[in-house]
Amino acid sequence: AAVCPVCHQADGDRCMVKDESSFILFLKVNTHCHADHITSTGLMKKRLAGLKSAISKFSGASADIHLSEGDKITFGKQYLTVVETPGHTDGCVTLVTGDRSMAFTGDALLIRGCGRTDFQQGSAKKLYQSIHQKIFTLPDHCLIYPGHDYKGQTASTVAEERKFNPRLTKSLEEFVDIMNNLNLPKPKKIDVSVPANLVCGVHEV
Ligand SMILES: N[C@@H](CCC(=O)N[C@@H](CSS)C(=O)NCC(=O)O)C(=O)O
Ligand SMILES: [Fe+2]
Repeated sequence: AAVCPVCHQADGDRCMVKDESSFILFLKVNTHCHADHITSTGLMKKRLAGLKSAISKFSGASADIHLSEGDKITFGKQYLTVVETPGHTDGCVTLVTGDRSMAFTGDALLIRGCGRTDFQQGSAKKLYQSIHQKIFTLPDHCLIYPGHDYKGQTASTVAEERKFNPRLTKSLEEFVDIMNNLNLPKPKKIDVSVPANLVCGVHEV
C-alpha cells in the first residue's frame, strides 16, 4: 500500500495503517522537497515507532535516509529502485518497481505535462534530460503514477507520454522555451512549505 505524505492527511494515513493489519509502515519516501504542501512524514514519525523518513541526498532536506541513484527500497519480495530525475528540483527522484512495470514520478513527469522549473533549483534542460534518459527509456507499458494531476487523471504509460505529452514531444530548445514561458502563479503555500519540508515537515525531528 502506498501512503502519500501530506500533512493534513496524517490522521487518515494513520487510520489506514491501523486498519490494515497486514502491513507495517516502515518508511515514508518523499519524491522531493514539496513546494505546495507540508509533508506528513515528521508528524507520522512521532506517531509510529520505528517509522523512518527518506528523501534524495540532493534535496537539502533532513531525513533518516538520504537516497542516491540505484538505491533499492525493499518490502517483502518487492523493491523500488531510486532513479534521480532532477529538473523540477535538484532532489527529485522517480521510484521504479523492480519489474519496471510502474514508476512513481513525483513532480518530474506529469500526465501530458511535467513539473515547473522556475523555482527550487529548477532547470528545464535537466528536466528534459531526466525524462528522456531516465523515464522514457523504461518499457512502453510501464505505468506512470505522477505526484499531481490537476484534471483527475490517475495514471498513464511511458508509451503514451512519449507519444502524446505536449511538452516532451518537442526538441530540447522548444521545451526550454515552453517552460520559460509558463507564467504560472507561485504555489500558495510555498513560503511555509519549503522551509518546513527541509526539516521533514516539523521543526524538531
Ligand atoms: N496551484 C497550486 C500549484 C500548482 C503548481 O505550481 N504545481 C506544480 C507542482 S507542485 S510544486 C507544477 O509543477 N505544475 C506544473 C504545471 O504545468 O502546472 C498551488 O497553489 O499549490
Ligand atoms: Fe513539486
